[in-house]
Amino acid sequence: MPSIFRKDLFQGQVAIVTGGGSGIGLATATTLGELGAKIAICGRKKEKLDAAAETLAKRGIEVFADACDIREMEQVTAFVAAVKEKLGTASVLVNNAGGQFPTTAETVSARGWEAVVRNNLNGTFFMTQSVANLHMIPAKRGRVVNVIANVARGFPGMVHTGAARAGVENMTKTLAIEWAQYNVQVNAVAPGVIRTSGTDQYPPELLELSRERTPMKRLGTAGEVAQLIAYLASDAAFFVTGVTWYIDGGAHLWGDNWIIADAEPPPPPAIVAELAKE
Ligand SMILES: CCC/C=C/C(=O)SCCNC(=O)CCNC(=O)[C@H](O)C(C)(C)COP(=O)([O-])OP(=O)([O-])OC[C@H]1O[C@@H](n2cnc3c(N)ncnc32)[C@H](O)[C@@H]1OP(=O)([O-])[O-]
Ligand SMILES: NC(=O)C1=CN([C@@H]2O[C@H](COP(=O)(O)OP(=O)(O)OC[C@H]3O[C@@H](n4cnc5c(N)ncnc54)[C@H](OP(=O)(O)O)[C@@H]3O)[C@@H](O)[C@H]2O)C=CC1
Repeated sequence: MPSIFRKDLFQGQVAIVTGGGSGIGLATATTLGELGAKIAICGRKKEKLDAAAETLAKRGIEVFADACDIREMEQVTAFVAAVKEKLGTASVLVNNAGGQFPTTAETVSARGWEAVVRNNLNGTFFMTQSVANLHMIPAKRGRVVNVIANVARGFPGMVHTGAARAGVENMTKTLAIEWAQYNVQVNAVAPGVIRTSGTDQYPPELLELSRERTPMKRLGTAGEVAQLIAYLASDAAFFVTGVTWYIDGGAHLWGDNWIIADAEPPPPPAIVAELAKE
């Protein structure tokens, strides 16, 4: 997707994109890199990262890629230090790594719940704290963009990720306030359903349902999300902090992503039926 931004917008800056090996993360890394930033990407799978790094390098982008599971604080600390050594001080962090699986609330196992909360909430905090302490706070300059999800009306069908992303949304507000003094702005982006390698793993009928239930009647693209992230990471957004930006074709206002059980609700208690007669 061609960028609407000036070619040298991020010249001389270093941007870290977690989960930059695929999907929205790779699109964001490409966008920021083509606008002049040096790019650091991480993910759990080294082969995927190597392929992404090759793609970025072919576009003339200076890139550092290394395996790092954001759930493991030691790996995060090592990655964040390596970025400083290889590329310099980072002024942009895009917390994009994450994911979950569809489940009902009553059947999710304790391990499944923990896996998703650790991935999306703990991992995002570990990375943010580490980058802020080593890069942004000492330099008194930073932009953090957290990729969450459309959790405005809860997240039926994925209770674990809904809770974790709501946690990140709240964290976004807290850090925006605490770190304003350091010139570190913190915002979140909430994509609706976006066509990526991630959603390709979901049943096609679920994606088609999401398309139908989106007011704009289409799925989004990773490139569109990347443009919004680039804006929030840029100086044009200097006075913007603590805000969640929806990019979802209106889906946070109307429609549902997943069909919930279509069972009859139980009858109301007698007192409610009595009151209804009055
Ligand atoms: C509308 C919005 C659309 C959003 C789209 C996107 O986000 S696109 C992006 C989409 N991209 C992604 O989501 C990719 C990123 N997602 C992932 O890497 C993983 O799904 C994970 C990090 C959430 C868990 O990984 P991990 O390595 O930590 O997991 P583990 O192997 O150690 O298992 C721990 C427990 O988790 C459970 N469990 C795990 N998987 C499934 C499943 N498929 N099915 C059922 N259950 C599953 C299982 O219960 C197990 O407990 P058990 O049975 O032992 O008691
Ligand atoms: N596509 C969509 O419709 C929506 C996506 N999102 C969110 O946007 C983000 C990007 O998703 P998308 O591009 O669609 O899907 P992808 O599955 O392509 O991207 C997820 C990326 O995160 C990385 N990742 C996952 N867990 C970890 C971890 N513990 N440590 C490091 N890296 C990790 C993955 O790499 P690896 O497997 O190598 O670790 C992968 O590159 C995710 O957080 C997703 O949940 C939110 C709403 C909607």
